[in-house]
Parts: sequence; structure tokens; C-alpha cells
Amino acid sequence: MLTGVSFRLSPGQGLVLRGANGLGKTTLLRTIAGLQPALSGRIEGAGERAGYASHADGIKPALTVAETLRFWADLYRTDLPEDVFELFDLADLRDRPAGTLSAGQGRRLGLARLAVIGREVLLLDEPTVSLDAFSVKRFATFLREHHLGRGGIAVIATHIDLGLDLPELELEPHRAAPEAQGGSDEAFL
Ligand SMILES: Nc1ncnc2c1ncn2[C@@H]1O[C@H](COP(=O)(O)OP(=O)(O)OP(=O)(O)O)[C@@H](O)[C@H]1O
Repeated sequence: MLTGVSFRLSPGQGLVLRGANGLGKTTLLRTIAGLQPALSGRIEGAGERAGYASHADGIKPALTVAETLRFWADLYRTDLPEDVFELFDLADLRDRPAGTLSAGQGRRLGLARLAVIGREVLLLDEPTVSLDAFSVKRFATFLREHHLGRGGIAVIATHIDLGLDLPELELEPHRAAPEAQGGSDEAFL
């Protein structure tokens, strides 16, 4: 159980959740996303504004990459961004059935959903699993330039360094507190 977790993020700010396996990062993200209730406390401003990316990519094997992205755009009633194929290195794969993608390619497609759904608050659970170093960099660029840079918010559980220089919240058993060292104060009010 996590207690004492408190943070507030403004437009353009991101936060990295750190902590050993089983400490509750997924639980916290799912709770913020509204997928499970908090035992106590308050979550404001996520709800309909939030998009949650879990370990699963939510891909339908029979749809092609392009059809998958179109499906998500229709589902969320957004316009499919022109640059999404390039952003996630999917241009050469656009007509491939999603079921034939490699793990990393499937992950890139799953993450591309985040560029399609138009949600201001992204809740990301180990988003870089299966990605090679090049794809990690591309994803970090997407987060920095296309999401945070345009006023989006992100909470990211990750064990790797995304190179985004974001404040970190180190989760501890039964207690959580922001890192004491400089640079992170403004993310916590
Ligand atoms: N459905 C469930 N029923 C019972 N216990 C659960 C359930 N889901 C998670 N837990 C437990 O809650 C705790 C927190 O799990 P959670 O998945 O949030 O951890 P995590 O920090 O995301 O871990 P990891 O780094 O391994 O992904 C763990 O002890 C886990 O076993």
C-alpha cells in the first residue's frame, strides 16, 4: 500500500515514478487513470483528460498498422496526425497486420496511440519495454517536443533514464516523498 503520495503537475510538466518492483507504480497510475479506486485521498484533473498506457499495447492482430491508428483516431474522435507514422518509425510498416509485428514494433504502434488520442495527461507504465535504444530516443523526443512542449503533462513509471531531465518521485514502502535534491520543487506543491 502506498500512503502519503502527493504531487501536483502544471501544463508542460512531467514526473518520473521510481521504486522497486511491486511498490505500487502501476497501482498509482491506474488509480490516477480512474481504473481503480483510491482507498483514500483525492485525484483532480485527470479523468477524461488522461490517457493511460499499460504494459499491453491493445493491438488487434488483424488490423494493419494504418488501420489501427485510424481506429484509435475514430474511437477518440480525433484527427490522425500526419506525422504519427514518422514519429514512431512506422511508415514502412503501415500496411503490415499488427499481429505480425515484432515486440518492439508493436510497442511503437501501441505508443503511437498516445499521439492520436489527444489526451493532455499521459500516464505511462514502463513505456519503453521492448524498445531499442533508437526507439527510446524517438519516444523521448515525442514526449519532450510533442507532448510536454505543447503543454501536456506526463507521469511515467520507468526503470530507465529517458534523458528528459524530469523530476523524480521515489516511492518507498508505506511512504513516498519527492527527491530532496534541487530542481524538483516546482512539481510538488
Ligand atoms: N490484482 C491484484 N491483487 C492483489 N495484489 C495486487 C494486484 N495487483 C497488484 N497487486 C500487488 O500490489 C503491489 C503493487 O503492485 P504494482 O503492480 O502497482 O507494482 P509496481 O511498482 O508497478 O511494480 P513493477 O515495477 O514490478 O511493475 C504488489 O505487491 C502487487 O503484488
